[in-house]
Parts: sequence; structure tokens; C-alpha cells
Amino acid sequence: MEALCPIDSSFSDLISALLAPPSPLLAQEYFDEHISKRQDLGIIVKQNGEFGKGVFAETEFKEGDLILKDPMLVGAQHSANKMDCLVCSFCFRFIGSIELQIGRKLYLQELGISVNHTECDMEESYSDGEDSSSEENGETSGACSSSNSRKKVELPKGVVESLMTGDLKLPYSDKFSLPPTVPCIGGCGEAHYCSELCAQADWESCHSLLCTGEKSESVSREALVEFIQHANETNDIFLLAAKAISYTILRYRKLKTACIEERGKNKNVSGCTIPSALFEAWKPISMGHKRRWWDCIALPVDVETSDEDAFRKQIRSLTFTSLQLLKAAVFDKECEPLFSLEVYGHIIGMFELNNLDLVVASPVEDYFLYIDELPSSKKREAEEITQSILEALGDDYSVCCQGTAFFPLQSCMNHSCCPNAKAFKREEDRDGQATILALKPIYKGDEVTISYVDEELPFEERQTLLADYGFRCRCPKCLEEEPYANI
Ligand SMILES: C[S@@+](CC[C@H](N)C(=O)[O-])C[C@H]1O[C@@H](n2cnc3c(N)ncnc32)[C@H](O)[C@@H]1O
Repeated sequence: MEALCPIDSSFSDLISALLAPPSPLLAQEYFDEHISKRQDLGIIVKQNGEFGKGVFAETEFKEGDLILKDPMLVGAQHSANKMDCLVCSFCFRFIGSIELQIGRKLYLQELGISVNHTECDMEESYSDGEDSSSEENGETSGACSSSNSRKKVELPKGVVESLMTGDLKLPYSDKFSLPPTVPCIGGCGEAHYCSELCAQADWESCHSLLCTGEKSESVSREALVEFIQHANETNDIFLLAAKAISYTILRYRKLKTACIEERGKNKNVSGCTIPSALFEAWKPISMGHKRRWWDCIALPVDVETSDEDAFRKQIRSLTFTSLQLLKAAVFDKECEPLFSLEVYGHIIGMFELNNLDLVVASPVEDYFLYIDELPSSKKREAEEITQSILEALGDDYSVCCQGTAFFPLQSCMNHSCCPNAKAFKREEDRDGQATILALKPIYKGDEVTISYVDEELPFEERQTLLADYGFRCRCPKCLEEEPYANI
């Protein structure tokens, strides 16, 4: 390995090089290659001249057309949401069965595990930071939770269990069949999948290092459990950052192996070093990173401006604690720069500024709507079984899968308060990919823009929210409204 990988840079040089913003040329090459792998895409990424990169149409889109389905680079379901929805830990499709979804939720409810609910909004939007919820970011579709207040009632003993075991079949549930649950390869019992393919893909992408099961490839499973617990108690953005680090380490190892093989075949291969493999592995993340978390996190409303310094120091210290725990769990000497506070802070900053709400609609909602819309005699018959279950579930009988994720292409889309596109899940979009639809006709060469905030808000409110993203909007709508803003 020594002969293969001479480390000629100092550690701090390596960190600085990792954190240097990618040059426009490098970014262009990266996105050209990324997009060329998806032959069907009618978009390109290029510099927009004013504020870095942007996404541009390469073809014409009509109103309502699908512009893009963007698979996430890394994503995670919110910890609290795991109580409500059982989804594939890789593609985030609902799994199991309607009975399992309901039985599991009731079972956890009975155990008294409290869950903080936010209403689901199928319109994905940019997250404005810690614990951002969809409800802050626009209209709610009402698709995921019931609006009428229903009191929870208890079910007879054994019903919950038989829902979970599958012994109790709900009427018409076969019309809403879900993929079977595939367990994690490492045996952690925490991650579940919709297929062997997703289980394998997640394992290879990052889970082999973050699995707490017997086959985990982490340095210490105990340390991993401690890291996860800390993230769950403080901020689950750390879980996303851990996925980004693990993703980079595993990618680095693959690139290194390929590099060694290449050297074995051809002694004249040059440029194959630890730093070069690490930079290559880091590239997808580097395309999104911007600033350190403690510098870019928006000041919460309950923190006085005079306490800003103390607040930012506190966030830095929290990040440091999380990093020490992660280091004890998955440290890799060859990837040591990834474990510096600066790099960790930038990774989390990237999620803070770029992350998007991950939302997948629940089939349980569809199921109860179906029952509700049955002809009256069939409905009465079905409700003899489903009504008590619906009452036991209570108000939030159906909650969407919610989390945060980094979508490489959507993250290149600039904001406009009069956007020509929006992130919106259609009926058929039942996985964790971002879906971008045209709001109006878009012509070849036009920039594709989305709104990071609710564009119907008054001018000043929009600017306040956009300040969290570090800019003041100068879109045509803002330029027109600005002179009248304070009148
Ligand atoms: C998610 S990124 C969009 C891609 C970005 N232009 C890039 O080069 O990576 C969001 C960042 O782009 C810039 N940006 C996006 N929309 C903007 C706008 N309407 N006005 C000014 N800056 C904008 C801001 O710096 C913002 O933090």
C-alpha cells in the first residue's frame, strides 16, 4: 500500500483541499457525467452566472410535465417517524402490509412511545434547518392526517397482535398490497427493506458501517449505539452526516481496490494515491457542501441576538461530541480527514442548507379512503371491522414517511418567488426520490427554478425566510414588490 499511496500532503492540507469549493469546471464535469448516466433527462446543470450553478431545460416541458425524478445520495427517516411508518431503509417505500403498518403503530402506541406529529405535505420543500417540518413550508394537502378530531379507543386484546402477525386480514387490504419486509443483512433489526436489492444496495452504500447487528463492519457496535442514541436525543441530522461519512469511506475503499487492481495490470498508471481516491470518493458530497453548521444554522426564534455567539459555540460543541462518538464507531485511518471537526461541520452545514424534506404518502390513508368510498352496504360490512381500528388509531391514523435527504440535482436548483417548477409527489410517486414538475411551460434553455419558501407569503416574510439560505431574493416578483414593501 505504501508504494501505491504516498501521502505527500500534510493532514491540514488534505482537510483544506477537501473543503475547497469545487471549481466550476470540476462541477461541470461531475454533473455532465452524472446526467449522462441518466439518458432520459431533459435538463443540464451549468453555471447560471449570478449565483453559482443552476438547472436548465434541454428540452421543452408543458405545464404538469415531469421534469425530474432525483434519487437521493443519502437520506434518513426522522427517528420519531419510525414509530408511525415501516418503510424500506433504502428507497423509503412502505413495506409489509396494511395490517402490519397499523398493528405495529398500535403496538408502539400501546407501549406508550410518544411521537411528535407534524402534518404531511406532499409538496416537498427546502428545509430551513433543524427539525423543520413540512407544515412550515407551504400548504398542507391534508393527504396524510385526518382533520376531524377522533378520540382513541382501545381494541380488544389480541387484535393488535393478530394484525402484526397477519392472522387478522382486513377487508379489501389485498387491493393495497405492499412489498414484503426483507431484514437487514447485518442482522440489526433496525433497518428493513422492500427487496434483497435494496438491502444489498444500502449495505454497500453505507449501512455496513452503521449497522448495529452481528455482521456490522463498524469499529465498535457499542460506540455506534452510543452515537445513534446521542443523535436521537439531540438532532438526527447527525445520522445523515454519519451516512455521508460512511458513504464516502466505502466509496473510497472501492476506488482504492480498483486502483490497486489497475496498478497490478499496468505499472505505469499514475495519479492513484490515497488523497486522489479520497477526493474522488468525496466528490458527490463536495458538490453540495457550503458552510460549517454552527456558522450557517439559523438562529432559533427563542434565542436573543445578544446570545448568538453562545448559541453558535454550543452547536459547535454538540457537533464535536457527536463526532467523537462517531469516530469511536467507524473511524478509518486512511480516511482520517473526514473525521476532522471542520469536515464534519461542513457536511452537516451542507444538509442544513441543501437538505430537502423526504416525504412519502402512506397507503393506510388510501386504504381508509377506499373503505369510506365503498357502496353503503359493503362499507357497513367492512366498517364492522375497520371502524374500531380507525378509532384506536385516533386522529393521526395515517402519517407520511418523513425525513431529510440530499438530492444531488434538486440541490442545484435555484430559488425564485415566481418559480416555473415545484417539488411535488404525484399519486404514483411512492418512494424517496425527489419529483419535480413543471408549473408552466418551460422552453429549451430556460432555467428551472423552484421556490424554497411559500411564494404566496408577503415580500418581507419571504425575504426573512430566504435569509436563512444566505441570500436576498432578486427575482422579478421581488424586484417588482420591493419598492412597495414598507409602504
Ligand atoms: C441549493 S443551492 C442552489 C444551487 C447553487 N446555485 C449552487 O451553486 O450550488 C442554494 C444556494 O444558491 C443560491 N441561490 C439560489 N437561488 C438564489 C436566488 N434567487 N438569489 C440569490 N442566490 C440564490 C444561494 O447561495 C443559495 O444558498
